[in-house]
Amino acid sequence: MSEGDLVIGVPSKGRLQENAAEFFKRSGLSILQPGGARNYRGRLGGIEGVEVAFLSASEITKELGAGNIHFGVTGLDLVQETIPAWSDKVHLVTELGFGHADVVVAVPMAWIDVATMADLADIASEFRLRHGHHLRVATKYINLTRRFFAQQGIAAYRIVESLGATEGAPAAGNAEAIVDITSTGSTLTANNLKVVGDGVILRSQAHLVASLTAAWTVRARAQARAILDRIAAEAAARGLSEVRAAVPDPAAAAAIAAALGATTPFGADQPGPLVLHLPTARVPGLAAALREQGASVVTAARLDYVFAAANPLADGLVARIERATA
Ligand SMILES: Nc1ncnc2c1ncn2[C@@H]1O[C@H](COP(=O)(O)OP(=O)(O)OP(=O)(O)O)[C@@H](O)[C@H]1O
Ligand SMILES: O=P(O)(O)OC[C@H]1O[C@H](OP(=O)(O)OP(=O)(O)O)[C@H](O)[C@@H]1O
Ligand SMILES: [Mg+2]
Repeated sequence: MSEGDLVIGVPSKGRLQENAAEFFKRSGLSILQPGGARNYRGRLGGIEGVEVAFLSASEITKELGAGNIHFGVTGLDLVQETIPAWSDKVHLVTELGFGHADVVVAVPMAWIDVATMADLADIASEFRLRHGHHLRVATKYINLTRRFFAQQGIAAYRIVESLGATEGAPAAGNAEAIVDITSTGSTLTANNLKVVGDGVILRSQAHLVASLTAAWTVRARAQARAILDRIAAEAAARGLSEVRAAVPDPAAAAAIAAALGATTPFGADQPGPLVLHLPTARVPGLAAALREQGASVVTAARLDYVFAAANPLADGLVARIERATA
């Protein structure tokens, strides 16, 4: 690495580690850890000079906010919670399709009269009178909770900061409600808690995030463009299959395919079989339609990459960097 190189933060532990490593691999970006698994600095195979910093998702978020790394993989929940004025400080380059989890308000299942945030607001407004203290909400998402409760017009509550096992707080008598992240819901259920109907604060997933305050040297921008070319190609291909069939009337078949959500990346007037792209789940339906259109064989394969002349991810990032430094 030399001065001015791009630094990318990659989760080295926790929920996002495995999927993040697999995502880079899928994007044709191998992560090299020459110092062994205990060395917290690595390189990106194929792109000269890029430095990989192995950090936890929460550290990655902090370093993005501070401008100490250029790119990082982290959860949207952490970005919105941890970085003050996050939308001015970082750019969400792309969602990554893993690490899906919701930040939710949950209350004891026994609270049968609380189904909505309005119900919770009613309880909160009378809570102190009845119990001698404000309604307590245990969470580590202090900023997200404050913002959401304010939007809901709830002011009479107190946050109890929780650093772990938040779902246990109500049973332990430390809080009445909680705000935490959930994916399968099994931790909430195991603790006899339920999500308040309209109490989903944020639907989060892992994102590739760029810092707008990092040192965006000419070299780092070129490295970002090279990385994003591969990531954009992977993102454009994600969930898509390529279907091929020889049909007597390609234009008519393409029109029917379009109604099923397929595109013709090379047009419908090329010699050879008709080539179509569409979400993998819709392949069987398209295959049936193409055989009705006279195809004797239909092949389908999942797409790894769709490279295009334009690079919207890189263009979007550069526009934000230029606005931020103008
Ligand atoms: N149950 C879950 N299902 C899916 N994604 C989750 C889940 N829990 C957390 N995540 C996502 O992974 C991110 C990191 O969570 P993880 O548990 O790895 O670290 P953490 O809870 O911040 O703890 P620490 O940093 O102490 O290891 C979360 O911010 C969220 O975006
Ligand atoms: O809806 P579920 O699938 O049950 O997942 C929810 C749990 O997952 C996370 O904890 P994690 O296991 O990451 O442990 P942590 O509290 O140490 O972060 C989160 O804080 C919840 O406790
Ligand atoms: Mg966790």
